[in-house]
Amino acid sequence: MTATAATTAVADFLTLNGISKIYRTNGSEVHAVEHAAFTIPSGQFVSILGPSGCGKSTLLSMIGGLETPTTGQIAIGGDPVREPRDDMGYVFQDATLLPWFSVLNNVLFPVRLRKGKTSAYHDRARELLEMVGLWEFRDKRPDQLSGGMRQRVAICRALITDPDILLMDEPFSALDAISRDEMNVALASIWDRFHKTAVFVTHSIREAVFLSDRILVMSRRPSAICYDVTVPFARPRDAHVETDPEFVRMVSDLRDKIEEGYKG
Ligand SMILES: Nc1ncnc2c1ncn2[C@@H]1O[C@H](COP(=O)(O)OP(=O)(O)OP(=O)(O)O)[C@@H](O)[C@H]1O
Repeated sequence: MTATAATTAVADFLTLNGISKIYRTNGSEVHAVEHAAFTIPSGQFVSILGPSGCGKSTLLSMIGGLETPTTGQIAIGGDPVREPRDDMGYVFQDATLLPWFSVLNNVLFPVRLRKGKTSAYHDRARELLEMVGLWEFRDKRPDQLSGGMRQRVAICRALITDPDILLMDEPFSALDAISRDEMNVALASIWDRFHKTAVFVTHSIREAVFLSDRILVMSRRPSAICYDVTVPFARPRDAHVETDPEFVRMVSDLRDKIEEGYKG
């Protein structure tokens, strides 16, 4: 069974109640999300899967306070989410590093933004960069790194201020298959070390099963959560888990659920 359910976990750390989102542009409406409701305990790694355009990024943006729900409430630790919060870390598809800053200064950038003392975070930056194998690249600029290395820097940057929750929107989708597998292993070991509450949007079923404690599947628009499943594999996980017949069965089952969700 999963080793993630820490005994101190708060059962309803992140709560979504009756969430819907309608985009109104030029007189037309897009019902991006309809009636999403779920809770995530602290320390759980949750992936969101679903057909293209079903509203996964919209849901993540609302959790992150970047979009406002049309109806419903989102709360973290009981506090309503109304805007981006300091206790959240974000990783997007594009690493969006500052090109004129070194790797180390990119990782420390959120501290600067909050007018903190970067020297106080130096040891943490070192620990994070060592975990992802980039400490020796700390003085390089982003254009001297591969795409996978840039995403590793982005993950370190998201974790530098020790946020309670990590939001990731298809962070590895632009990487080649080998880099993506490496990133999955790197993220799994980071998660094993820090046990952050994580919400991860991906198109890759295999990636979701490998990384997650739990997977939510969204149906096509107007979308709701149509399937909510626990991932039963022990941690720490390595690539061998993917050959487990239960893993293969779960990937196949989720593919069926997404196809059903597609048909509506
Ligand atoms: N800012 C916006 N204004 C208007 N419509 C939007 C906006 N953002 C997203 N949409 C629409 O909302 C729907 C859901 O988009 P969203 O990006 O959340 O889906 P997704 O599941 O993340 O897609 P994909 O899997 O292709 O990345 C789509 O029809 C999209 O065109």
